[in-house]
Amino acid sequence: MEIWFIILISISLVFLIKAIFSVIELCTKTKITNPLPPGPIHIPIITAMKWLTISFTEIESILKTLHAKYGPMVTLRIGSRTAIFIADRSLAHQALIQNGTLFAHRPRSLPVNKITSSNQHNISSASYGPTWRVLRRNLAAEMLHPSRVKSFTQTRKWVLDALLNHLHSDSKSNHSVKVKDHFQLAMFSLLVFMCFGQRVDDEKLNDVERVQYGLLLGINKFNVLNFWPKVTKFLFRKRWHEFLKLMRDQEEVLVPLIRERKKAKESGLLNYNNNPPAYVDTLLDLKLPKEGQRNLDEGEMVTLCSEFLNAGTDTTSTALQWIMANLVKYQQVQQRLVDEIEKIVTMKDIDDKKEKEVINEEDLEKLPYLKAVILEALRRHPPGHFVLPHAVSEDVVLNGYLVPKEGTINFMVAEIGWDPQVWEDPMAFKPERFMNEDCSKVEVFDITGTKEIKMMPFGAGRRICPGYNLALLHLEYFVANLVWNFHWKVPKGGDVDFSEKQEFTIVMKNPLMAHISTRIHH
Ligand code: HEM
Repeated sequence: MEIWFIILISISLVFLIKAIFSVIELCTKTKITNPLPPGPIHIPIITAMKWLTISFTEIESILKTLHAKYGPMVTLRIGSRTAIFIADRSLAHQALIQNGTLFAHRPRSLPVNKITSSNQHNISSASYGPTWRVLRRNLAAEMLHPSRVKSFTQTRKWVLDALLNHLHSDSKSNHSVKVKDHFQLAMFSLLVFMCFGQRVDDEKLNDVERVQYGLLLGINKFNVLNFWPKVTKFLFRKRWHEFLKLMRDQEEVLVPLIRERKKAKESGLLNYNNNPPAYVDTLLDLKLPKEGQRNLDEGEMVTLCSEFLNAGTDTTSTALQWIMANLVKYQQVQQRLVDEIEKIVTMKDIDDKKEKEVINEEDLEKLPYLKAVILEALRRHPPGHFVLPHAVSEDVVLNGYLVPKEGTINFMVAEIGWDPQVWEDPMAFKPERFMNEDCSKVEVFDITGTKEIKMMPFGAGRRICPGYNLALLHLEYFVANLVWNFHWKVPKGGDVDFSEKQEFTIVMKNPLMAHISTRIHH
């Protein structure tokens, strides 16, 4: 009896000690006493509202001063949230690559974003977990896999021909051409085809562009509705109704396109021998593992199609405009690109005249200077100056400071790409910096920043842009053909203005106006 009593006591003691140790471990784990990164004084409501009502461009320029004063990590209280800003490439690497899983979360959506993202049911806003994984894997495997990307070659050729024709006819009637609208239309027709599997007529295309841009351009304006929604919905009710109308318009334009495709799929009319599957086809088949294997509802499909269109059009057409602006300004760069293309393009006979073929996608591999031009433009003019806000799964310490679970972490893409410690004369446009010494090939440059982050126009780590290869292909293909077909010059009496303005992306404040003439090849 005694011996059993001793055994029982010993076992209980072991459990008790274990329990005490785990409580101590939990306390030391969760109780982080490090301070938040420094920042300006916070006056409740007043400073929170101030940051909410100014644009990210303004915040960015204020942050430059704050970083000079406080160091590479700065805290601001924006609205009801603690927002940490990181302007240092090594800290970005430490967070996004070395501690990738911890920093791969997204913050809980604020009221406006909750509506636009169907309660975080899209890739960019879903928290790091099973729903995000299934949505991201679907996009990566079904639309962005190299074999699938290749199956849209004909679509790209058709979009390129239309773009060249539009530019040609515009340049006939105007001395200088505003290229922005042409680039946007081209990227929209390409992505709308990839999304809905059909060439929609111009009227429908304009409708899609209108509803998508309406919401994108409203991002700043509707931000204020995220703070104290019950009050701001009343104070800014005109804005609130405008937002709801834009959401309704979007549904009215996108839902019929989704339904059309669904009907065709159900009646077996889709023929994947001629055309590859569209993004919406893959969404119709998708099941959500954490939600009882249910299918996506229509609202969620609208959200995901809208994300696909926004992510793939505005970013790329903005980058295209910055690239062409640099080629207009720096004629020697444009000429060098043309010389490089001349060496690899084959001739064909048309009506006894020798004409050059268009540059096709296989040719792009043989154009290292073209790649350098594109990398340099993405470094110097990244379409997004911040990655999307990240969040951590638990309170963590970075660089001696607390990063709280309930806050957001923002990485400053432009600042990182302009770091004078890495890039000599960082604000100059010098594609050669990406070439080897004899300028015969691009130095191996890892845009994903896995080993070291030197620039991060597509982000880094688990949340890196899944479309970066597609974006690079689009940029290379269009830039090569645009300079091959036309000579791009500054219009008489004009100049290229590199001032920036924040829309959804950081665009040219004064859109590029170019004099375009047909290029004569000898
Ligand atoms: C020049 C063009 C592009 C640029 C500069 C760009 C840049 C970025 C950046 C900076 C992020 C945020 C990364 C982060 O939060 O850490 C992102 C995310 C994303 N991008 Fe892109 N992107 C481009 C084109 C595309 C294309 C063509 C697609 C697809 C069709 C795409 C789809 C996405 C998606 C779905 C996300 C969210 C990823 C996630 O949260 O897991 N992007 N992109």
